[in-house]
Order: sequence, then structure tokens, then C-alpha cells
Amino acid sequence: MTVVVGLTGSIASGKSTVSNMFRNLNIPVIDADQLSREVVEPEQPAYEKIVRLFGEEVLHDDGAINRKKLGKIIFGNKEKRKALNEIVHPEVRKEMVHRRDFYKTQQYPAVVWDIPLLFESNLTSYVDRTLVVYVDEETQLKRLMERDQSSREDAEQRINSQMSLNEKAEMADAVIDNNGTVDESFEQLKSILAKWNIVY
Ligand SMILES: CC(C)(COP(=O)(O)OP(=O)(O)OC[C@H]1O[C@@H](n2cnc3c(N)ncnc32)[C@H](O)[C@@H]1O)[C@@H](O)C(=O)NCCC(=O)NCCS
Ligand SMILES: Nc1ncnc2c1ncn2[C@@H]1O[C@H](COP(=O)(O)OP(=O)(O)OP(=O)(O)O)[C@@H](O)[C@H]1O
Repeated sequence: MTVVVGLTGSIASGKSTVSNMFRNLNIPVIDADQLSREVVEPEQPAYEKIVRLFGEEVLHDDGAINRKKLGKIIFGNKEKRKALNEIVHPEVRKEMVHRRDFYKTQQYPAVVWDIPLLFESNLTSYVDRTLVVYVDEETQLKRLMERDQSSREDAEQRINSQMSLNEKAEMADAVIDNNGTVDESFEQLKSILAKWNIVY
């Protein structure tokens, strides 16, 4: 049986870091952020809808979506964020389900859904187990500002656009505390996989 693991956390809590650990164990990962980029490429149906809603000012000169600009608009405005989500999420979900079902036919011991909004979008019924990557607020803010070279204000706006990480940790089947080193987080991941009888 293939166990479907829903991997989540908050922005910059370490989801990609942990999803790379899964990949290194030969467990496939389906990345919602990556798919959310693919479904808004100019030839895709979501693209036209975004341009109609947000105008051509959210485009680069070559016609591609200017993610920095669109991000500035939606992370500071709940209504606009909801409108963008309503365009992008159904397309992402369709592809995630399709890929999940493909990997299930390939008899992998597990497949990972790496999805930042697993709880916010009520998608837990799509997975067998939920795993949250946790960091404290200070570490999160510091790592986010460092990684994206962003201001404190931008970083806080992004963090506040999601459910709190404490709330997510309470709802999860398992939590990786990623405040320490990457190696320490890897040790925690291996223990969780053993507990869930996932043999890789
Ligand atoms: C607004 C956009 C263009 C900004 O792009 P950008 O390249 O700067 O960021 P990226 O997509 O890499 O997202 C970075 C992180 O921001 C957070 N985030 C992204 N979208 C959202 C959202 N709608 N609500 C809350 N948090 C979000 C996630 O933690 C994500 O990991 C982009 O995030 C987007 O299209 N978002 C809507 C789709 C979405 O919800 N994606 C998340 C998973 S499906
Ligand atoms: N244990 C760790 N120690 C030090 N730095 C870390 C650790 N885990 C992650 N990082 C760094 O913190 C930043 C955020 O991590 P990562 O990109 O994995 O988060 P994420 O949850 O995938 O973010 P996003 O939601 O934006 O996709 C990265 O620069 C990463 O290299």
C-alpha cells in the first residue's frame, strides 16, 4: 500500500528542505508550489483568468506573470488572495490528484503531497497522514527574510496570510521541529517514517 503523506508547514518553515529528504530516500514528492507556477503559464486556462481579474500590470514584458507584483497585491489583501486562490487551486488540485494516483499504481511505499495550504484548504481527506514542519516565529522570520532578501514588513505579511504554525502543529499526525540543524530534522523524519511503517 502507498501511504500518502501531506507535508505542510508555514512559509519558510522548511517544507522544501524536508521534501528533499524524502526525494533522497526515493520517495516521490508532488510539489504544489511548483504546480502553481506551471498552471499559470501563458498557454494555460488560469492565465487568461488572472489577466482578466488583475490586469496587464501583473505581467512581465514577455507576457509571463510577474509573481513579485502579484504577490504584493494578494498577500496584503484577503479578498484578492481568495480570488486568485479560486482560479489557481482547482487546477493545482486536479494535477496533484492525478500524480498521486499515478504514483500509487507504481507501488511506491509512500508519496508526498508538499502543500503549504493543506489545512487552510481543507485537503486532509486527500492524504493518509499529515506531517508539519515547525519552527518558532523568530527563526521563521529570520530564515524568510534571509532567503527571499525581503523586508520585515513583506515577510510578516506573508506569514500572516496563513494559519498559525502552532495551530497546524496541533492538528498534525506528526511534527518535525526544524529549529535545529538539517541533520537533526532528518533524524526526526526517519523516526516518523518508522512509526508509520514506511519502509524505503
Ligand atoms: C502570489 C504568487 C504569484 C507569489 O509567487 P512567489 O513566486 O513570490 O511565491 P511562491 O509561489 O513560491 O510561494 C511561496 C510561499 O508563499 C505561500 N503562499 C503562496 N500562495 C499563497 C496563498 N494564496 N495564501 C497563503 N500563502 C501562500 C506558500 O507558503 C508558498 O510556499 C504565488 O504564490 C501564487 O500564485 N499563489 C496562489 C497559489 C497558491 O495558493 N499557491 C500555494 C500552493 S497551491
Ligand atoms: N534546519 C535548518 N537550519 C538552517 N536553515 C534552514 C533549516 N531548514 C531550512 N533552512 C533554510 O530556511 C529557508 C526556508 O526553508 P525552505 O525553503 O525549506 O522552507 P519552505 O517551507 O519550503 O518555504 P516556502 O513555504 O516559502 O516554500 C531556506 O533558506 C532553507 O535553506
